[in-house]
Amino acid sequence: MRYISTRSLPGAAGLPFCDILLEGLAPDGGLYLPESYPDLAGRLGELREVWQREGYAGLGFTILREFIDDIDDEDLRGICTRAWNADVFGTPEVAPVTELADGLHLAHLSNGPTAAFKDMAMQLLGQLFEYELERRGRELNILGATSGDTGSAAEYAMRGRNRIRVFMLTPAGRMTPFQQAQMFSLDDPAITNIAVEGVFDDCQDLVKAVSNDLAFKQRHSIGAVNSINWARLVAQVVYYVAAWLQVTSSDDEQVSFCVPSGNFGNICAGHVARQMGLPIRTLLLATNENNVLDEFFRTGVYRVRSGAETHETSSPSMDISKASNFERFVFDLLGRDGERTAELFGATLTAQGSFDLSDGPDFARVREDFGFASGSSTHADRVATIRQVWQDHEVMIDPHTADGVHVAQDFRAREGGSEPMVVLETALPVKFAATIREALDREPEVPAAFAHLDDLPRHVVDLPKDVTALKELIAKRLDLPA
Ligand SMILES: Cc1ncc(COP(=O)(O)O)c(C=O)c1O
Ligand SMILES: N[C@@H](CCOP(=O)(O)O)C(=O)O
Repeated sequence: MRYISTRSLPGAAGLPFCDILLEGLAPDGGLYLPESYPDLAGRLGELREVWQREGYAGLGFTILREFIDDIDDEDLRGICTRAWNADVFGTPEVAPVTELADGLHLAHLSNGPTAAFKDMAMQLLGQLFEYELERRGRELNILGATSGDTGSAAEYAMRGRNRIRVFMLTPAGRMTPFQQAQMFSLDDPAITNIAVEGVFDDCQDLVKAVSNDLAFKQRHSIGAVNSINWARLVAQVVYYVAAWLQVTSSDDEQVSFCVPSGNFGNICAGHVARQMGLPIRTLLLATNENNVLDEFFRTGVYRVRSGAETHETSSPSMDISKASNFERFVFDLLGRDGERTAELFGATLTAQGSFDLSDGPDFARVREDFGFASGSSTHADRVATIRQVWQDHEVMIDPHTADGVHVAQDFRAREGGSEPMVVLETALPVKFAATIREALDREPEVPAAFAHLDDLPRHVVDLPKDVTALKELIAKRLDLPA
């Protein structure tokens, strides 16, 4: 399998998986995707047998080997087994699915080391990076941006690994006290937490600006752990298949997924799974008040928002107004036209801050051919949903998962549909205690591993929203010239 950029010209030569793993963002500013999607449609029975016989890691290996042909099978199987097991994720299923009521299910993706779905992919990335860096005798300095969960998942997955350092940008003051404590309490010379004056999108813009300086990137061995890195997405494809297998008993059964969305990484993995032939009926995207993506799926207009227009909400990890991975979907939607994608996400967005696909034939295909629908929630919706799910089912969900449950219930009430609807749980309530208190008048359970976080000293550096200052900081820490 070879990989091309969403901004590449026809006939561009593809790169192997391990090259793009270390590269992160493509040199032309685009995002990598496989030249074509492998076809799983005729192999669902085989996947069901693998799931029953070998569990999550075996299923993961079977899917990943379709995308990765530059790691040999035995090594790749070992990587999957070390990443996805009951010791790391707490249950033999790794990502179990439970039914809330009447065909509405929750996929539990947050039982990993940092209590968010990011662990599902990040644990694999830690293994892949270490393997490939060892093989090449190289080092990698990961530069990432987080709105609260990617950062800690990356740091917990990378710490203690040879040849890897992490520089993680956070939007100053915008993460919950728990999210801050979880990241900033890490005391490790290989980890630098950086609080940027701005919102998540500013942090992500800085990451892209540094990555687009190809000389700096090469000189400082800069890599990526955000979902701009294809490896994050391919890892997430696995739990769509695992969830589908858990709620179906035959290969022709369709399932819909509702996905709380911000940077469009999680649902983009669902799109890839659907393109591979997994019987997904609807991919239902849920946003909070930062509803850029919901607006696109309702109207065909993609209009990014400034930091000042980005609301600070009670599902803060989704306070994102420029969704990186959306470019991957648009590339597919436009028939993989790299030139047009480059123009839309380059010149057009820079000049106008928006683009409009509502007029052409492409937008109609969003629902009909690609299965997308969307909705959004308000703070009041999330609080009411957390309360309702607790009262009706004695299940405590976090505000992001509540975004998903709210949108899923609303969609089912409006459109019906007899297929199971799986809402992807994206974090545990412990990360968002204030909203849980407001909804339920009680504290979320604090897993033992996090009991003393608050008492630990914090390690974080303040930085203005300035790419030169960031490059200087990285160079200084690495003891290299900027
Ligand atoms: C808890 C939580 N829910 C949902 C999301 C949205 O996921 P994505 O950015 O992949 O769309 C994120 C991060 O973005 C998150 O941390
Ligand atoms: N919600 C994320 C931000 C998006 O990050 P990505 O790594 O999934 O692109 C976070 O919690 O940091």
